[in-house]
Amino acid sequence: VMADWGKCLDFGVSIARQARTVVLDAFEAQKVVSLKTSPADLVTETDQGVENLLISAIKEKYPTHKFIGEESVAAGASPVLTDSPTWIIDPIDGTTNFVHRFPFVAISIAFAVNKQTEFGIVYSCMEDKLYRAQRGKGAFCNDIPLRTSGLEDITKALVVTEIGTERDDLSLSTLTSNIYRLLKIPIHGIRAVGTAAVDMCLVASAGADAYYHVGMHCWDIAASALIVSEAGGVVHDISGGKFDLMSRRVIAASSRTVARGIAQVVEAFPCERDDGLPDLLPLDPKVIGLNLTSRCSTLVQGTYPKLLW
Ligand SMILES: O=P(O)(O)O[C@H]1[C@H](O)[C@@H](O)[C@H](O)[C@H](O)[C@@H]1O
Ligand SMILES: [Mg+2]
Ligand SMILES: [Mg+2]
Repeated sequence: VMADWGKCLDFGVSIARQARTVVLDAFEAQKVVSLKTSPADLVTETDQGVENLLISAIKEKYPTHKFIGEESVAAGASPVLTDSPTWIIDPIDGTTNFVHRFPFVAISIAFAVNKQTEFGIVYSCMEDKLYRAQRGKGAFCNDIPLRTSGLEDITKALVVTEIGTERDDLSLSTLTSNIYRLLKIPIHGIRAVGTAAVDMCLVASAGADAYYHVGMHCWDIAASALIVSEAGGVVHDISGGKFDLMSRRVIAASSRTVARGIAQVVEAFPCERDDGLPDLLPLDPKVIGLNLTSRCSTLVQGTYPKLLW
């Protein structure tokens, strides 16, 4: 029988609401900003404070549960997802927005058991929009049911993506040529809100038709990937193959057709997986009809082959 994690979800919503008050209070205040992996990868005491608030509240109620938190990982914790009940937390998604007071800042909380996401919560703090989904039970924003646009025709798509924090030539040339190739399809437009979690919730709520990105982390999208799929959307790897939460690549779309259209024109740049495994090509056996016994472990330098189906 499927365990019902509904009470756990309710607890997650209650601590997300508490954390939002901390974010709102800090939003206007003076901030101490530190750098992480690049001059564009910022962190503040509020990121760390909100993560500590969430993790300590959860530990008190569920002492056996495990955590993957963005700022805990930045401080050295290992982001390996086991079968144990695990909370995957991004305390502030959109830290650069937070620092600049660009009013799109989200708290993202996902909960996985046996490596399967059971629920996801994304609280877009300044908008006061609390998105949530429980596996098999639909997706909601402030208790209103969510459905994606269902769009099939990519030439009518409004696509969201992120610029990310990479500033090296390979990442930036791949990222900008992806934008160029998408616009040439043509599509209606491209937007970047500055928080992957909110970008994907826009797909779930039909405000956009697809999101794609290479370089974000599992904590950015674990919650919103479930929210998109529970809203009737599809979530794939950037190649069009099977989505892998730890691979740092994703396409979330209104339909498989739109996802396929994006997979055909965008390329990935190599980036280290969240779980530290050697970079694996997402060779989805059903997609390419191969009987793969061992997952390939060599990182294909440069761009990944197109997996079209
Ligand atoms: O660091 P936070 O938690 O703000 O997450 C953002 C990443 O930093 C960006 O690279 C990425 O592009 C997305 O904007 C993501 O939301
Ligand atoms: Mg984030
Ligand atoms: Mg963050």
